[in-house]
Amino acid sequence: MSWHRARAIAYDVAPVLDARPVPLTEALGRPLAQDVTARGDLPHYASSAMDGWAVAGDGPWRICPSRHASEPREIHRPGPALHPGHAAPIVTGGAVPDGATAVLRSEHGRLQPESDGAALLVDVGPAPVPPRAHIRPAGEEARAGEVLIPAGEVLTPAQLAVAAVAGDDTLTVRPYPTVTALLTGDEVVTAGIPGPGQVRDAFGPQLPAVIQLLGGRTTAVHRLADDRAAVTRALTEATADVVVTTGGTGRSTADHVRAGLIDLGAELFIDGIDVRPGHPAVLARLPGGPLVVALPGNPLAAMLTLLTLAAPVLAGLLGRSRPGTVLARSTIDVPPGRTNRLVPARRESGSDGVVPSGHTGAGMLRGLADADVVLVVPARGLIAWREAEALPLPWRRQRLDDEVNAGSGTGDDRRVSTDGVRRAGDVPPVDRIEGPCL
Ligand SMILES: Nc1nc2c(c(=O)[nH]1)N[C@H]1C(S)=C(S)[C@@H](COP(=O)(O)OP(=O)(O)OC[C@H]3O[C@@H](n4cnc5c(N)ncnc54)[C@H](O)[C@@H]3O)O[C@H]1N2
Ligand code: MOO
Repeated sequence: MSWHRARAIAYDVAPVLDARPVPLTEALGRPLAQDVTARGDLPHYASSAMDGWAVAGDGPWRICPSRHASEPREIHRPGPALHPGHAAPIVTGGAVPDGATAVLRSEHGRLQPESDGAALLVDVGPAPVPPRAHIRPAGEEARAGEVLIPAGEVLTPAQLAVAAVAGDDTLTVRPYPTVTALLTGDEVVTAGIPGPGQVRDAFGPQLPAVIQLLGGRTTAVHRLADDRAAVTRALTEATADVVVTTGGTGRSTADHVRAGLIDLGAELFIDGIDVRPGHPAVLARLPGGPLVVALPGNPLAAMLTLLTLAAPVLAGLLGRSRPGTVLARSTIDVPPGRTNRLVPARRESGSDGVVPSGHTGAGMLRGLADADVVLVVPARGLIAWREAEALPLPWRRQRLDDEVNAGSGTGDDRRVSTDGVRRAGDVPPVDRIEGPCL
């Protein structure tokens, strides 16, 4: 089966998991299953964008002490309506009282005590405060009923904040597909330097992390001996949405994954892919149970098969779109081969091309660790600088982000000029006017 066909099948056989509501804090990174809509106007009341005074009509304005919030914690609540020629202290975010026509920022106002205990507020700004100045109208961000986040979005921190501001406590999302990892191999050791005939486990340190980057959650990792009964039992007991096995896909006396699947009556959707490395891969479904992605034991073959098959399986379960490929250009010719190949490649500094990594034997991992993408090389090979298909590496996203951030460092250093802003140093704090008011 061709590599492209295998990926298409892996996506198509994965049914979208049922959506359910989860607390907002657990929704990060999950696909939203229902639109988030504004239940009311956002913001839901007109508020001040500055500390200062809400003013009605033209100044100067009279301020009555009874206008002040009696409790500091009520300072954001709306006060009584203002009549023209009156003002009331207001803080940033405070509700603008009815009748207010603008907010005069504190730097632009000067208070003069009146004999009756009130105060006269004078506009000393560079220009008279215009109507609606510094008032954030209700509904300026969204109107009631407006779609704020469409279903299907993979939720970001900023979107969670939008949902919170809209008043949502839960969001209906697809659950993370759960994954059980079954790592086979009598020769595999998990610590220290392996002896002759042993290998140090290459999957424990990376498989759950890559599965997480692909949208799944590894809920169990079991290590199995190369024993048919043990493999069959572990497959039977797995309760996750997906089982990922490593090793044992061959046909030797030590390989039991395929036989175990057949013993259990599994439906084999894929049994071998025309690609190197990774050709013995299997994709199956246990009767009434999970999908099984069987990765070859050779470490590079396994990880490239994970990207080939598990990525579309998890995308399908999550209700995400079919994972695609990206375009890349190799800076050198890749010679023809006997079959299609997956070739890790790294970006060549100073060019927008990529160069195939070294150390990409099926049992190696240095080439992948060094890579930025994986070239999908047809049997005919690649001609230098011609566009070629490539698989993105999920863990390289962060590196790209880091580079973008590093490149735009001057943005944070910008300083807003304060030249020309007149400061009224003698303005008393806005909540400190006391005395009777007629
Ligand atoms: N006669 C044939 N032999 C092989 C063929 C073939 O077509 N005909 N294909 C080769 C290819 S390609 C691959 S890939 C492997 C697939 O083998 P298995 O999936 O059965 O995997 P194992 O035999 O269990 O292991 C292969 C290799 O990987 C090492 N391994 C296994 N687990 C780990 C681990 N957790 N960490 C690090 N390394 C691991 C294992 O020690 C073996 O060296 O079959 C070829 N043979
Ligand atoms: O094709 Mo195997 O899967 O090369 O290592």
